[in-house]
Amino acid sequence: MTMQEKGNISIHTENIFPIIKKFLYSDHEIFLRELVSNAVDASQKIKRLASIGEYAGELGALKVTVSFDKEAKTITISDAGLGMTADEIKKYINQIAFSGATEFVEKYKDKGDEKAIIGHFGLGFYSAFMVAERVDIISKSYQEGAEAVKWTCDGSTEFEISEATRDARGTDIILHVAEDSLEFLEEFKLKQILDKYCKFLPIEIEFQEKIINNPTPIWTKSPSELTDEDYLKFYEELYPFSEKPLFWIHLNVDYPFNLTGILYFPKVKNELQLQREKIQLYSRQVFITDEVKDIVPEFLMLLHGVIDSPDIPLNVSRSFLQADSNVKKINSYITKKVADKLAELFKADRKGFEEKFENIGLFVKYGMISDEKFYDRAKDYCLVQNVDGKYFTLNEYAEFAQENQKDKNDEVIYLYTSDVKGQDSFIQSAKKRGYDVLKLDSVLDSHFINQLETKLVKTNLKRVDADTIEKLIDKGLALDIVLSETEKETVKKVFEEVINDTTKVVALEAMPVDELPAVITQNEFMRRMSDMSRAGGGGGMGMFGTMPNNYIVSVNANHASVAKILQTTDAEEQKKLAKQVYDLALLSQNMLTGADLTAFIQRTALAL
Ligand SMILES: Nc1ncnc2c1ncn2[C@@H]1O[C@H](COP(=O)(O)OP(=O)(O)OP(=O)(O)O)[C@@H](O)[C@H]1O
Repeated sequence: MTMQEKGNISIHTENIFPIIKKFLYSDHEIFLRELVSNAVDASQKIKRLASIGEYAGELGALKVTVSFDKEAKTITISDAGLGMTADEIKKYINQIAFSGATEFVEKYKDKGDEKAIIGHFGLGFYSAFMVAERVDIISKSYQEGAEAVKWTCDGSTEFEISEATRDARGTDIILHVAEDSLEFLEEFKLKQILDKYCKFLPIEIEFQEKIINNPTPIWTKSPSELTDEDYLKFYEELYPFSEKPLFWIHLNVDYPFNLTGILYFPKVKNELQLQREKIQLYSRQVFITDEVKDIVPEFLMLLHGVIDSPDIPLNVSRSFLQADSNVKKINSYITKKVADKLAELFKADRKGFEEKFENIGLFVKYGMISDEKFYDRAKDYCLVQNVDGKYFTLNEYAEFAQENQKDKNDEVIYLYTSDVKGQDSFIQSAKKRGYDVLKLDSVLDSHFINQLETKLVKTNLKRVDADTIEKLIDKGLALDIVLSETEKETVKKVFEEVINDTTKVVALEAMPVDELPAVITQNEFMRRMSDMSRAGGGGGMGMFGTMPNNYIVSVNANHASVAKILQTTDAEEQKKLAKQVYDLALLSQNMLTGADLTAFIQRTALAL
């Protein structure tokens, strides 16, 4: 029988090829993913048919081969899958593949957000025409007595079917690469695309005589079959040359949605490295994207690893994805899994958990700030550390602070430092009174502090340098000032003259005699406001945009230096003393700079 048939592909649009080509312009490379996945599907189908006894022949090596011929300008994808008969080609390629493409164009041609769809949409077989001016299919079905058949089409609505020769069962897709897509005829380019999309396809993929994929990545296996070694090795495979992860979670759900994967907690030392390595999203082992926003809760985007789910709609735009109920469920499943894993680690090994907290803290705090549900789960194991390196859970700390950091209004005051070295003199003052100081010095901590204050009852957080220690935790036991009102005025004036700066307000305070002669503080509330306005956040804080940092210079009225100022009537002598007191206060906080610092050093050297 000789077979030669010409026909018309029944689609409405005269020639959808140029439309689609233009549409998907920025993402042509997915043609290879689509065609290789089809080849993998065909291979798995023949395997299934054999396993259920529908196919009695030899299965043979079921690998898929990708090859190219620079001279002939062809790329060929060959499989030993179930193949197609002429009728099947007409049905599956002409009708299904092309109707899928038409539907795609109809659906998206008027929408502006093509970038959002691209890369998520499996255009299937038709995507071949993004890079090829002509496509041939040579196929031989597994069915007994099937003849090999050749289909050819130049992307117009016309196709041609004829007889062909192919000994073995399976399909070759031959792309005659278009002039504007010759870049795809380079080895490194093809290898790069295969590495990106096909690295974990379930059937071996051969390119340049090498198998380029791992058909059984560990996320497809059961956790009980796997050792720590396996997880670490897989991490290395995903992110070569990266530091070892801290721990991982193996995800595995099949109801109400299907999802497998492994999420790794990396060591996060600085924020810069954060977004370099990303979670990769797969659908049945085909790489889809590493833009997992919407699917993974934002605070978990810092994790690494893979998620594989056929239930994530990949062929839709972003706004649809956000509304999709499966995506929402997946989102909260992942959040819960992560929270549970952390709880388990905390329970099983508190010490180990503390050691890891420097790295995990970022996730935990970020999660608690951004997700109420996560806050509720994590509040039991979220740790805070004091300046001596001791860790407390939030409950432990509340209990501890309740004991002796209550002020006269029954408010519990947590003291914290954002800079252990820079605020040392304040930390020492606090410790001298037997108070504890927390170390909250990461970028997230200012938000975390706000969050804690909204959650904790009758509790305030104050930075150690926000006031003199007597006022930070005001026990209502104010020391008396030994000075008269006129004496106070005199001292205040001297200091004001010496300081001569409208952003610094002088106040005389009664402090213990062994405290510094003066301290410079910045009101907690005002500082937070100006921090927020500087960070640009805080919605509506714009009015503080130009707000300068205001400081209070608290002069210790009970200090010997104040008495000295009052003892002399020599104005120059008074100023000299006040200047020294003020410079010391600046120096204790790293605020003494420039000419003032030089003058201070020279003065002090001369006195030696
Ligand atoms: N290499 C192949 N071997 C056997 N059949 C194939 C092969 N490639 C494509 N087909 C058949 O053609 C059909 C249409 O392919 P196409 O890639 O357009 O869509 P799909 O694979 O069904 O869906 P998707 O859009 O997700 O890729 C397939 O369902 C399959 O039956």
